[in-house]
Amino acid sequence: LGSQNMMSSSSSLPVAAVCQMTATPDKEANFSTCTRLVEQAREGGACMVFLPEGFDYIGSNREETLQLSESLDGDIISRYSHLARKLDVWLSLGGFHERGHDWKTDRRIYNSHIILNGQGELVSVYRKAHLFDVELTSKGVSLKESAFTVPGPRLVAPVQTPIGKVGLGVCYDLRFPELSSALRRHGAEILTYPSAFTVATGTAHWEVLLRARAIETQCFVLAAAQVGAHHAKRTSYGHALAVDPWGEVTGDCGGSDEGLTLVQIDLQRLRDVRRDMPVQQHRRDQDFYCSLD
Ligand SMILES: O=C(O)CNC(=O)[C@H](CS)NC(=O)CCC(=O)C(=O)O
Repeated sequence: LGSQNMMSSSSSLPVAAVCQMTATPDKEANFSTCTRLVEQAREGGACMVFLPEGFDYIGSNREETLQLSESLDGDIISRYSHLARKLDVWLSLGGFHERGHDWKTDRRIYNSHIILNGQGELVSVYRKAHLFDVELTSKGVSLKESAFTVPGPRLVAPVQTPIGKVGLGVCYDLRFPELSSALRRHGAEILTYPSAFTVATGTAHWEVLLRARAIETQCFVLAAAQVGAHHAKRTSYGHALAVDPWGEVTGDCGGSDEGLTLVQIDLQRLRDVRRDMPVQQHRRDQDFYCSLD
């Protein structure tokens, strides 16, 4: 019995770090910021660190955003690969501006979420499926992501990591429960939505959506975030969040500063939640939602 207690003691649970930063068009400065966050997370015992969408940069116009983009075998990912290897830490690099496959002819990028393992190897790439083409005139929000980005072609299988099976999304994707439920069906235990939410939509929707995704799928939800002013024309909401499979917020980085929140990933808790309320077994994908009388 004594050893059982030891086994279940919280100190043996894997720890993730969910980060928040203010990226600018200055890639060097952003890399320094992220390096500090990853080091700090490692000192806090994290074995996997989550960085937000636009961790590489947030451009101040379409041309700059395109100009600064790189491919997966470029300098930026190579540097993060060295960092992961040096610190022996897994990295979720959300929202990398990746030059598309037809870059030379169409000058378009993907919004890519990359997973590096503790050896610095690239183990998965998910390309954002839903693009943020939104005009909220009364709220001063106008962004047309499809003007420079091509949508990703397919769903990517959840990745086995030291904290559990991680299902990949990016930012605006979190508004689509079809994606999270598909990831859940394919075995996800943790959903990730690295983000750069606008202040107007973040205030209204951010926490509710993240908690809803956690409650529906009975997954942990980890959402790294951009916060504050990136340049004269763009500010992000912040509140990088960790939510547990019951929907409780277990970490929140607030709405003003860079930083991180450490979260223990207790997969036994996830199994308990799923056992006590087996919504996945109660789902009626086969016989009910697909056709009307
Ligand atoms: O543009 C870049 O460099 C990085 N990409 C982004 O910041 C993306 C596309 S513009 N932002 C969002 O999806 C915000 C979603 C949002 O705010 C909501 O769903 O309410």
